[in-house]
Amino acid sequence: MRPLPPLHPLHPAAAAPPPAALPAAGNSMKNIIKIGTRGSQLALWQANWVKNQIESGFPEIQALIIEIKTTGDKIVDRPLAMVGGKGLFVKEIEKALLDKDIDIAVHSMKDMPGDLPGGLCIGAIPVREDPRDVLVSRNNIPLNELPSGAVIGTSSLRRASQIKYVRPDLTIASIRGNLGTRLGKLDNGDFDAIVLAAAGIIRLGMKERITQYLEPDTMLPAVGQGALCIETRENDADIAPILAVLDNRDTRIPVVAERAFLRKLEGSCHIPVACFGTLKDRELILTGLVASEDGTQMVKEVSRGPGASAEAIGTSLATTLLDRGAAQILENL
Ligand SMILES: NCc1[nH]cc(CCC(=O)O)c1CC(=O)O
Repeated sequence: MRPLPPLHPLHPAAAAPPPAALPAAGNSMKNIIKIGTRGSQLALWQANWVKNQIESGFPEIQALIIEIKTTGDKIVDRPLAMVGGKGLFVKEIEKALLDKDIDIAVHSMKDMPGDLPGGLCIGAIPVREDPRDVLVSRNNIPLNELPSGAVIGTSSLRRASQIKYVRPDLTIASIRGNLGTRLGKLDNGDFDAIVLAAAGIIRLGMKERITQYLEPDTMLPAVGQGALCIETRENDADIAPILAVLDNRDTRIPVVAERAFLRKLEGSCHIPVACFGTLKDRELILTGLVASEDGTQMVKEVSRGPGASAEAIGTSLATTLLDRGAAQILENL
């Protein structure tokens, strides 16, 4: 900052007494970056992780966390698929980005719709946490040993249909609320087991609650599960170099493919969709799934190709699924 010229003696502020205390010397010269986030415990953990990454990479930058309440946080009594689904956790935060109230937003990638509003982009995709779903059950009973009729808490069509596919004898019941609320409802006896993303439980330090990791061959993860999304304004030259340090190529390539898959199928929301990619020796292996809600019909395909073609692989996998029965599942809704 350049020193300001002295005020003209007739300026109203010139007569004001000096401030009682100068700002702390360490911070007074720092550039500030404002990070927008939801206020849930997990969202704040994620935003603080990003803050620490930025501040350790750029000692001259101070990151401020700004909490924003979203529609998804206000509606806690109904499954989100009923009230508009994805996007409900991000809209207000995107408005703050466009209004320049914040500089970057940290989201769970899983909560991001396929298309972002004009003027915004994904600035970085940091390293992915465990992408799997997990079962947390009372008395630590794994999925294949739960008694017939046991009540499984999930509001995700994707999880419900895949559970029903392997255990049609179990009962699925809706559950909402943040991680702590859901675990509380399990402990109360409202459910015999619940299905959650490993990433959230691990990030909040509750790994020991996990009964069973559900492998992708029985429970294919949601698009972007376990990954974060750093959203920002397009063409913001001050922010781009900061975000470059957060980006992880081995996460970005699979997630780009998963999101291309999502965009191709998104018109058809409210049906169970899953897609998960991994990189092996620079080759992308992408698995996609579309199912009927009751889990009786399921179309699942695997596609492989160079990581550089991630977007095209995702789109063509979705087309393959539509050709091989997914379109029919959609028609029968
Ligand atoms: N559906 C809400 C949601 N969005 C992101 C996560 C955390 C896991 C992640 O980042 O993928 C969760 C909780 C869950 O699904 O258990």
